[in-house]
Amino acid sequence: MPSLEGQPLLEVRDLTVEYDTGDRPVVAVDHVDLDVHAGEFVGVVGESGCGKSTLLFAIAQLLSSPAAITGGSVTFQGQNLVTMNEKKLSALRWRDFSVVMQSAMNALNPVKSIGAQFRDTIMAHDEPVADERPAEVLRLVGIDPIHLRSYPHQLSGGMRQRAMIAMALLFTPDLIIMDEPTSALDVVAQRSLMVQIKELQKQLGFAVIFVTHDMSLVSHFSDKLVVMYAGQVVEFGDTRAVFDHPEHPYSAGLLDAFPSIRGPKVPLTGIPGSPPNLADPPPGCRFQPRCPKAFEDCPKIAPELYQVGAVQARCLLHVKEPVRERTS
Ligand SMILES: Nc1ncnc2c1ncn2[C@@H]1O[C@H](COP(=O)(O)OP(=O)(O)OP(=O)(O)O)[C@@H](O)[C@H]1O
Repeated sequence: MPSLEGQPLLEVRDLTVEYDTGDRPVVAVDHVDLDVHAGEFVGVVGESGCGKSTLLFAIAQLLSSPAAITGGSVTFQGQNLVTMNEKKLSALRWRDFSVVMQSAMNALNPVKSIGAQFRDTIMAHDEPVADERPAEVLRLVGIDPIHLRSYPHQLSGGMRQRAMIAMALLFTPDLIIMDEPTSALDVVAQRSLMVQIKELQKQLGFAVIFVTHDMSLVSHFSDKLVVMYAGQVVEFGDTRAVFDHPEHPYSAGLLDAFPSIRGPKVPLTGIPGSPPNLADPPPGCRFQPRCPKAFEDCPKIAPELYQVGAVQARCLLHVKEPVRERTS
């Protein structure tokens, strides 16, 4: 389905996800806003446990107990997925958006051939797909279609991830959601898969939301960057702008914690301390206990996202009109 004229393909508003732990809920995604336009590659970065995977699962409506969306909306092609019933969601999944997880070994069925799994996915939809499509998508990701007869364990890790991406492309969806799809691969296989994803994206025009720990991957491949900290978006903007001039001290720390591949050798400083417990985050700005630039207001006032030049940053150093007034 084409995206509505002028509208983002995906519009996440005020999205909140809680894990019910029986005690205080863990708020893993806290009032997140995110726009993804057709054909855009959006990277999502942040330390382990900041809510990246939970956000992706919430967007795809794949959360299971004890996690639940407790507020907000996920509007995809003009329809709110949060209130959509499972039947309609199943019709959209694979056809209009697909999800590629960290480990294809877990996502693929070990007792079915790749071809049988492709057929199952096609059969689950009313949409007709040409007989040669499974072979075509395997070729697109650089796998010989002979492997339609192979079982997942007969493929290398890189090939399995490619096969998952091929499956995600069966219906040429408008959006592919990827949760660290290359993290289980060695560096060389990782690079070549990323280059291939990017080429396919240019060729077929789908949008990507891509979660990773790897700042060098996003610096090369994503158009927009979302930096998450403790369940919140703390910075958002064009990847180049964030890399050239991070406006949130956390983004700056994250960049300083990664070696530059091409730039001059500089000592890696990292970020002292560790992320907060999301069941009981610190008052005011969540990053203030670790922030080198914290001042007296930071533990008292919870910052909104503020427009700072080309980017948005959740930091009291940049207080002005918030990007969006909160509705809750
Ligand atoms: N079943 C659960 N019950 C309670 N809390 C949970 C549960 N699963 C995840 N969480 C918490 O939710 C938060 C977000 O987790 P999530 O896996 O989304 O983070 P992440 O940024 O994707 O981490 P990683 O990069 O390690 O995959 C974490 O603080 C985690 O402890």
